[in-house]
Amino acid sequence: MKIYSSDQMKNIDFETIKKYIPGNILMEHAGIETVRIIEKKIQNLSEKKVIVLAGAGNNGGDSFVVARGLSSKVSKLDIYFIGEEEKLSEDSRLNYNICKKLNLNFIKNFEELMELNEKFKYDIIIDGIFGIGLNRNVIGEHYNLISFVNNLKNKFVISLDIPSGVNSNTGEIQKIGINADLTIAYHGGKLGHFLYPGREYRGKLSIVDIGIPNIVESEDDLDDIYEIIKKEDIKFKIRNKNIHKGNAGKVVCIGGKTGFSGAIYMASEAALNSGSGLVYSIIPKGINTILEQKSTETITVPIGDEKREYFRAIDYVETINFINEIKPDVIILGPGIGREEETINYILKLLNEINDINIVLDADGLYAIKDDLAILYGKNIIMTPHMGEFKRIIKSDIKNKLEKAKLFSENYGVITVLKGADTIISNGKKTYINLTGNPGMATAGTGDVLAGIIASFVGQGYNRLEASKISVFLHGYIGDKIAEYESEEGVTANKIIKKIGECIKDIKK
Ligand SMILES: NC(=O)C1=CN([C@@H]2O[C@H](COP(=O)(O)OP(=O)(O)OC[C@H]3O[C@@H](n4cnc5c(N)ncnc54)[C@H](OP(=O)(O)O)[C@@H]3O)[C@@H](O)[C@H]2O)[C@@H](O)CC1
Ligand SMILES: Nc1ncnc2c1ncn2[C@@H]1O[C@H](COP(=O)(O)OP(=O)(O)O)[C@@H](O)[C@H]1O
Ligand SMILES: [K+]
Repeated sequence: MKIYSSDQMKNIDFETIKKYIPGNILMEHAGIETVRIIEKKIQNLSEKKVIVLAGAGNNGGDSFVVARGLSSKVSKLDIYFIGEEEKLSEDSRLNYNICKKLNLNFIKNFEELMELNEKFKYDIIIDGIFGIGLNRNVIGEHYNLISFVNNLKNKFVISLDIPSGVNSNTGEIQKIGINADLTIAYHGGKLGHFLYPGREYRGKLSIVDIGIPNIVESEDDLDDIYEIIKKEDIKFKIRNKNIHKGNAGKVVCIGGKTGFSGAIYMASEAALNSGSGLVYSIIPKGINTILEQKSTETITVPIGDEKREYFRAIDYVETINFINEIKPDVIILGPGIGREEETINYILKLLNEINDINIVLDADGLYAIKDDLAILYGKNIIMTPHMGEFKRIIKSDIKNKLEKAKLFSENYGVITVLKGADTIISNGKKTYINLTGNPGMATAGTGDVLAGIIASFVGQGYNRLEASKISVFLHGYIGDKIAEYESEEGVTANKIIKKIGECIKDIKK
């Protein structure tokens, strides 16, 4: 489902107003649709005491429409306008004046607001302080107002478009944000509704149509596309009846060192359980015995001598020979591989040699390239960093992580799967935010499993972006199923592997 950056949304509003529908009509739609949702969602509305908080921008304008629409439907309604009358936009001023003409009660100042609340105890707060026009940190009287709202007891907070203080582009909190129970968003979801921490602030999300004609979006050649992944967007290919294991997806996993055999084992098992025909694990020979005992269907390919505990630079020759011989569709490089100097050289040498095979670069494979990013150019790479790994690669903080993941993908021609509670998948043009998964997945090995699933789908012929999207959704979906059957605490990487098949079936339904 398509969602929008604040610039895109501003542009859509702008084009609509310029060519088709005056801003005050859009504002009317936004406000009236909001009232309709409130009537539907709030029981005993006629008994409620409502305070409408209106800012100086058009978000405040929407809230004046809401105030007017709700005033006769509730037991008490007051408006607190935080801003200067002279600065109101034309559309907001129109609705401000209507509220004045209707004699709705405007509270004079913050002190009066606190007094009235002491007396009446507002039970519904309408937050129209800031919308997508928030452009700096919230301080002073605005800060105090938001803090006041967040500290109220027994209230239901309804944010218009986005909770005030949440950056609609990044989901970041600009010093303070309204903790909403319900957010009613106009025209479409914004990035800040789905990226943490904004996702936690917005409560339930209702998206309403405010009458923006379809033609505006089709005219608008949006360069960047943002989507959240929905179950119905996941389309599994039908496996060819005539398929055999040699053409059902050949995956090579390269990784492991003494003490870290689990990572390569799990990546390989995940690939196998996601439908791959053949899965090979290339490992340092020192861990072969352990892996052979664990693995049955995957084929282990030990490199070096019995004492080899980790890969050495020289091992790349044997590795490349094997790769050339079996011609895999995809290689996973990195799970459990470690950070020995020799191993880093091994990884860099391999990457230099492999140009036309799909690669999922994971875990310490990402550590190895952190100072050699140019090695990524011209290859078919999916990178799967978590936030810490990504920070190390981009050598900066991860403020505005979606934009950074997108830019990185564009600059280096890779697909980035930036893992976290709100995993971001981007090829630089198209960017997805995943909504499945739960805190139970913050447990060892789940990342290795994801790498295995992604590689498996790439090997089965899905394009790299599609494979990443499907895999991230599926991986989180499985985590959610386990959390539902058992508990979040019960989620483990091995359980995820065991449920891949069942959950693919579920999603196909
Ligand atoms: N006609 C349309 O386009 C439609 C728009 N719609 C609605 O409009 C919303 C967008 O409206 P918007 O663009 O006016 O911005 P909005 O979010 O109200 O905030 C801007 C105001 O806040 C101020 N301000 C910002 N940050 C601040 C801070 N930290 N601390 C203090 N002040 C701060 C800023 O002040 P300034 O920067 O000028 O000093 C300005 O006064 C959108 O979310 C939707 O609800 C719908 O009705 C559909 C039609
Ligand atoms: N709070 C969370 N909500 C949803 N998914 C999460 C959460 N925490 C972690 N995950 C997922 O779990 C996986 C963890 O991967 P990673 O950090 O590489 O772990 P490991 O290195 O232990 O395998 C990622 O796919 C991530 O998206
Ligand atoms: K708001």
